Amino acid sequence: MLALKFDNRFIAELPGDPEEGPRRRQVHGACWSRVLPTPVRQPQLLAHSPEVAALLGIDEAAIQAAEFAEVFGGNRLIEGMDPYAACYGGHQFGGWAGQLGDGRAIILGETVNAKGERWELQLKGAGPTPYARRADGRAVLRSSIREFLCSEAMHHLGVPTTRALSLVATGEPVLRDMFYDGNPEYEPGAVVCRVAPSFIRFGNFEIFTSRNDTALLEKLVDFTIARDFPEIEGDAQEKRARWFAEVCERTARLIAHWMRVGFVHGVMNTDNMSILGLTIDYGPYGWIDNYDPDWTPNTTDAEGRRYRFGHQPHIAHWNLSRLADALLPAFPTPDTLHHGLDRYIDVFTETHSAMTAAKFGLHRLKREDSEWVAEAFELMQRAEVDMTLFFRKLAEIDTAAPSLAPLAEAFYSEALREQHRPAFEAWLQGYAERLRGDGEPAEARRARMNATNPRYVLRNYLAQEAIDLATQGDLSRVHELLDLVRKPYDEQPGRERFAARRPDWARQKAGCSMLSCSS
Ligand SMILES: Nc1ncnc2c1ncn2[C@@H]1O[C@H](COP(=O)(O)OP(=O)(O)OP(=O)(O)O)[C@@H](O)[C@H]1O
Ligand SMILES: [Mg+2]
Repeated sequence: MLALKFDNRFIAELPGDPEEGPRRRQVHGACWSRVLPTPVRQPQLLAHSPEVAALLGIDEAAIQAAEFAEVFGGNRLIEGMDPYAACYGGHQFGGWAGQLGDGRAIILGETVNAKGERWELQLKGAGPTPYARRADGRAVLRSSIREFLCSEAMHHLGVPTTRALSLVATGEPVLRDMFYDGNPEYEPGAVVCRVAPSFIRFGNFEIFTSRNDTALLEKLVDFTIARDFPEIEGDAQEKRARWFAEVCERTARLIAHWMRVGFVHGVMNTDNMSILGLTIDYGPYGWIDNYDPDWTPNTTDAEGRRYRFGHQPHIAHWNLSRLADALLPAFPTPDTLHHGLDRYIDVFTETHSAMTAAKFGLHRLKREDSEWVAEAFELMQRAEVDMTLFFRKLAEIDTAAPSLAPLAEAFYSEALREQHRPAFEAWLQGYAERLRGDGEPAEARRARMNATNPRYVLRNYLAQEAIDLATQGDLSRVHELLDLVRKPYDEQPGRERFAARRPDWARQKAGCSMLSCSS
């Protein structure tokens, strides 16, 4: 039997909307609206994360019981659950979008595990809420598989993220115009149960300032600090200052991790930025195959490329600046907020530099290293070299006699490889010399490199293959990938194929190179 302890502080301590239910509306003076998940025809558990279940104290027998799929498909509540949707706004693609809110996400409650840790349980795709605007509140299987697998993959890569407990098929079709070309089609629906200590986003604060509701803004700020940042000390104003700096620092570390593993979020709107510095909202995200800082996976962003890989550090700062604007009424002067934004730059620079050093097998980068580091990335881009394979294979370079051979499989085009061979070989000579100067034994260096440069990432085409099979009723690949991503830094004999560079067929295929927001 599923038994969890709940302590729903968000709704106990913050004001709610007096109206209940999903009638679409603007909600004023409230942080949340009570709304129940809409039951689905035939909830069926397709996959679950054993690590997240263990975290929550849910045992295997409870997972296999029919009740589990019913609860996490949205058909049944257990004692202590008190579902609601949160009110938030956001800046989307650079402009203020007004009220957004959890349009299809419903929080079931805050569960407290045996260790006293607090975890919010949130269903995504559980039916409409007051914030659903004109949409249906549902999610399709393909996007739910992507969210489920990638949340867990990111966690195991060491990237801060929301987690995923379960993937439940609804047995109901969902109508989506995947290519935005006026040809909508029915697709299978699903619900993912996401898990995080807090789902509060930058947009939860922005909405109140946009409505001049300073009292509620301050209430939410102090609540967030008390519940989600209990380690912060000081008087009320000191706490707020330290908290904003902490949010900036966490965001800096988050983005540095994305850059380290080659993750492109795809839709870094302020409503998709977690106050805890977690990766949140796995929509049109993608992974860098051939290194290209200008690449964005999101078809909606293809024109302006606002959310391209190389622009993410800048966008995070822009988003934090919008958060700072929103927080201004809660601070006596803007200075503290400026200080926080500076912390973002300092911490990002430091962390990114340390991670880049580790990727190249060094303890730290010296000022004079910046030139050859930049050259490596330029060469990778020009010669169309796979980022993940390049760094992984770089560990195998023999510093006494460096050659391009260990890197061969990282190249997408033989012609480009041959064209850039002389430049690469010259670069490798300099790199090997730098490593020799460091004097570290090769074994130690390799071990460090392989702990920061993943062997397996959830390449877009891998997720798409699993989706294609799942759509035909075969979940085996979803399960295999879930198992694969649990040890992304280990060689997994027999699974080399999942480390291979993107095949040619995937270069332009929907879901593999470009993704629409339709989900
Ligand atoms: N099918 C849908 N039904 C209702 N609301 C939706 C739907 N799709 C998106 N929205 C809402 O549109 C806004 C922006 O969507 P976005 O794609 O960022 O979020 P999302 O993928 O639904 O969810 P999240 O950020 O919770 O992961 C959000 O307010 C979201 O809840
Ligand atoms: Mg979102």
